Amino acid sequence: MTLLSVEGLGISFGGIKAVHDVSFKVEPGEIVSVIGPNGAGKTTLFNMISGVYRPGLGRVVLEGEDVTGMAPFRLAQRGMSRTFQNLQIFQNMTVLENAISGFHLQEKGPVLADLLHLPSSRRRARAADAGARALLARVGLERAADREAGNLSYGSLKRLEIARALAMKPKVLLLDEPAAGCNAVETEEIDHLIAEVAASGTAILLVEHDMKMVMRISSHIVVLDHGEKIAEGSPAEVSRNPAVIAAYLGTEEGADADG
Ligand SMILES: Nc1ncnc2c1ncn2[C@@H]1O[C@H](COP(=O)(O)OP(=O)(O)OP(=O)(O)O)[C@@H](O)[C@H]1O
Repeated sequence: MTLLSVEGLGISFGGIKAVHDVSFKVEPGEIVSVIGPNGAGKTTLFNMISGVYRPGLGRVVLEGEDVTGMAPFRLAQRGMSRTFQNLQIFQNMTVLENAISGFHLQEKGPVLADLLHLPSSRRRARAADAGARALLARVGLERAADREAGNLSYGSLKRLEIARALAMKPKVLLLDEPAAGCNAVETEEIDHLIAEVAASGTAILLVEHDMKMVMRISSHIVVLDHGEKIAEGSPAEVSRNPAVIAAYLGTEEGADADG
């Protein structure tokens, strides 16, 4: 069974088709990237897949279940987590507390138990603490556990956000521009982390402007232009596709697309 199937997704804003009839599949362990010039519809597509927008047309199917338009926290419970382009980190909390916050989506209605400090709530807290420390080790932040998140470098914040999304043990992880604002060293660290997560079996769906990173790590690339899918294939196939080259020519990203 296909892990994630995007089937004919479309949405219009004020009569303008922001995304039109986009389909593709994502299988376990794959790194699938969505690319395209500015305004191509990448973020809108991502928002439809992750339940932020309800599509006007089409379906999102996760392990055979139609999850179209399902709220993001319900999707997370079913195995689809995401990060955001603008970091969603609690700057005044510690790195560990931020990682622990990722575990709370898994819990249903434990508020009363937590208020009364019942043994079940203490057990859950211990499990979340241990799980969060393991995740921090996985993303290379174990030594920063007790630091205030606001003091981290930008690249570390990005890795913290990925750690938090991993708390839900996602089968598919959606990353919105994970390398945006990162320097070359930080981008490489995120590269390695993404490759490690994919190697563990979690599928990655990525929107990213850094074309060098996309070409390096993707198993599969979907190219959008003016809301439509104009190409799909391996990095080598996509980078020599005339329609893709034409879409990027004359844009600021054109130079990167060649590299
Ligand atoms: N909420 C909205 N209301 C109206 N128009 C929107 C909305 N969101 C996106 N659009 C329009 O839909 C089109 C696709 O935008 P989108 O942000 O998805 O592109 P993108 O490929 O992510 O661009 P970028 O690379 O600049 O982030 C654009 O024409 C944009 O102006």
